[in-house]
Amino acid sequence: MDTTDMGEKLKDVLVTAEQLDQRLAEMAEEIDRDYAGKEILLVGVLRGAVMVMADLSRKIHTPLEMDWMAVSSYGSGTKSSGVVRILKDLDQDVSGRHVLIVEDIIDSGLTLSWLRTNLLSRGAASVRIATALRKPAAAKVEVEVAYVGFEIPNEFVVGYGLDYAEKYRNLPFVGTLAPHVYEN
Ligand SMILES: O=P(O)(O)OC[C@H]1O[C@H](OP(=O)(O)OP(=O)(O)O)[C@H](O)[C@@H]1O
Ligand SMILES: Nc1nc2[nH]cnc2c(=O)[nH]1
Ligand SMILES: [Mg+2]
Repeated sequence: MDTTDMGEKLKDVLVTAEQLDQRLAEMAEEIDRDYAGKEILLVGVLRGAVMVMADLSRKIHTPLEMDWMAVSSYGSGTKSSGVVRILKDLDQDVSGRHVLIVEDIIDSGLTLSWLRTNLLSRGAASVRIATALRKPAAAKVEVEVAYVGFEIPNEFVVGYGLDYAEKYRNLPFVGTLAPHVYEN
């Protein structure tokens, strides 16, 4: 799919599929170096992280297992409510595990700050974060993020797992929506 499939709904392409692929390969190399001799429990945050999880995990050579959590702090709007709800919990016990949380985006940081504390309180040996995208301008909470794909401006983005009202998650690139799509 390319931008023309989105017609006038898309404003700009911020990160291309090729850039994502290349940067995730670099992140995987760093992860392999940092976790040498350990086993990783990758925790994907549904639903946005599905694409990053699938692509990043295939580039990591360190032994790993995958689990998933679903949390929600946004509903169907474009602003974080600040209230994080667990919609689906992990299937695995994280105690003593080296957890690497995989995210598509860190915006306010509220979701990850909450999740990190939550997993540490369950006895994880370590909890680190890998995210494809980060919006630094929007940081309301200080969260330490070990692996960041791309720093992006403070605009609402879609694609590569990120939705607007559940659409556009399947775009292979990250783009911004035209304002008329969500300002009504
Ligand atoms: O840093 P924050 O401001 O907390 O925002 C980041 C979170 O928001 C989005 O998920 P969302 O809750 O929209 O659910 P989804 O992954 O199912 O789309 C995104 O996938 C991150 O998980
Ligand atoms: N789709 C989407 N979800 C988000 N959640 C937090 N920030 C964003 C964003 O820019 N786009
Ligand atoms: Mg999400």
